[in-house]
Amino acid sequence: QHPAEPSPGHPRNAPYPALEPLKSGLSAGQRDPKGGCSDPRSLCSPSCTAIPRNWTLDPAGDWHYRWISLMVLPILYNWVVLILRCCFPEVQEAHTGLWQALDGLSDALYLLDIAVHCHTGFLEDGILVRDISRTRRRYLGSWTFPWDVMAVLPTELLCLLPGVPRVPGVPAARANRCLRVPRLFEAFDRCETRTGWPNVFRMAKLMLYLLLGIHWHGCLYFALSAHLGLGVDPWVCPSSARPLRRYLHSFYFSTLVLTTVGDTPTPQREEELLFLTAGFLLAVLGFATITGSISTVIVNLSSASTAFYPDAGPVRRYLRAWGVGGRLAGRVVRWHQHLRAQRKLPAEWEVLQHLPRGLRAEVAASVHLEALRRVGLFRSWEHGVLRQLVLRLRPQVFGPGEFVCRRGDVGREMYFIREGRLAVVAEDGVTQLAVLGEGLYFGEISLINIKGNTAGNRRTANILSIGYSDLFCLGKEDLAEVLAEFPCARAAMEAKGRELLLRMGQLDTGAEAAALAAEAEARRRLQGLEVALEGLQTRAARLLAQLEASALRMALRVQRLEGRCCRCCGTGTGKEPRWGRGRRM
Ligand SMILES: Nc1ncnc2c1ncn2[C@@H]1O[C@@H]2COP(=O)(O)O[C@H]2[C@H]1O
Repeated sequence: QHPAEPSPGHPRNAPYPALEPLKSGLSAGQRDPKGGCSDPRSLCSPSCTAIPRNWTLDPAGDWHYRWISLMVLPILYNWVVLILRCCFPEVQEAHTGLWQALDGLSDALYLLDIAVHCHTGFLEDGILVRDISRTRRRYLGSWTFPWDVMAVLPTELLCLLPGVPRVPGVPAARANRCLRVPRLFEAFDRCETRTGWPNVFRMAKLMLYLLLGIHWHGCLYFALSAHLGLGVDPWVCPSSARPLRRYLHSFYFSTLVLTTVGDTPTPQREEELLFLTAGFLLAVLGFATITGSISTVIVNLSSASTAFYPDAGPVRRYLRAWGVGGRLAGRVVRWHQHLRAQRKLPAEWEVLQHLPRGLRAEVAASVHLEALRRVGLFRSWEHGVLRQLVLRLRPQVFGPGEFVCRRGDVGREMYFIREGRLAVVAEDGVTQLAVLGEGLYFGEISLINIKGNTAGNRRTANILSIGYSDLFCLGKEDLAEVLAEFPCARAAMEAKGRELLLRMGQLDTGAEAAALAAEAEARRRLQGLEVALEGLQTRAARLLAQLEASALRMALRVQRLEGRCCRCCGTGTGKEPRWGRGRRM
């Protein structure tokens, strides 16, 4: 219905300069039910030459975010300037032209925002709806639309009515422009979720609200002072010649009242008393809100750091309660300090657990892949496989002098060394057999079934952390699954384990040879069985073929006999069903 035609003088496939920046936020080549193309670079009707009518914005996209951030300016302008112009007529009169221009600009942005709202997509069953007729219908049917329209109604035209005093650009009549505040909150909310410093943003927002409150209170104080007479008593604003001075005095006075600093001149009249009392009540409310918000921010800050690093307090209290002190308690404290200082997270899967599995794998891979690649065993593994593996690994940190595993224990996990040095200690607990460093692994011998291993599933050596060791731990079942997928990794591990067992004298070569012979015998038998099965299968196929051929031959003979029988009896056409004819016979 709307053939996409290029505008005269514009190449068909060239991007339209005016729309190019909107590309990321606009719909991509969808067709609406009326047949219009929503591709931002294509034209939707012959009359539409520059901007396609059915462009849409993704509400979670960058362009929507930029737009609502821009909308903060006209909304704040109206909230700050209107009350100022109302209460300080000299400010209004001194710059009438400027105010009119800024008012016009703010109204234009308000109207544009209504258009943007109409073109903002929405999620339905998790799918972004970009159909312009639906987005428009949804906005027009929402409570926001009448509110937005009320905020942009040209109420200042009321001043043209007979009997209303003629003041150019009467600011009080534009009070409805302040109704646009929900859009301001939306922009703040979006900014808070996007920014990397949400707590700083919250504090800044709080300060803005505070300053705005003081500004409004100051303006109202000045209006009351002007009504009572400037400088008539010590409470009201002094009659200073300069408007800036008057404004600053009012702002200062309101700051004293609203921050409950006090020390304001004693009110003399009823109006002053009422105004000041209302101000103090507001201040109490505001103060409680601000204190609450700031304490929330502080709690958030501290909970952010405790969410990452374990709190040493409960462990210390536990040790104290059980009377454990001295060196052990010191080691616990030092371990916690090390985690914080080195930014090590032993419970990082808990931090990431709310993420979907795929996304968690991405995050974990981007954090740990570098370290995993340094492990010799994984060097040749594909990226995708390591990404799967990384989710099975549990980071663990061991302190100096701590045993990671002890000889004779049942092995349940193996370790990859990310950072640190560990000693393989002999049975006496002192002799160092070897020192293991970054990129090596240990603890696999008791997990994989090496033939001739006299230790079975028990640890063959003590492993002691020399300093702080940062390890990845892999459980027995996870290791079995990984090795089942990678026989070459199993072979490499077995070869290394065999060598170590041999060196430690824990390899029974006789048992190994017997196991190997038994394995070879089993393999031979298996092969024999396979060959026999193959032969049986061939014979069965041959017999089946013979059976089918003889059945066919028999059927033909029966058919022929039936034909002859019918001809002898002179009945039937020979086309009747065989069963029916047989029964008649
Ligand atoms: N001499 C050695 N050199 C290096 N690593 C060893 C040595 N002896 C034992 N290990 C490792 O220490 C681990 C102790 O637990 P496992 O027996 O499961 O697996 C063992 C090997 O991975």
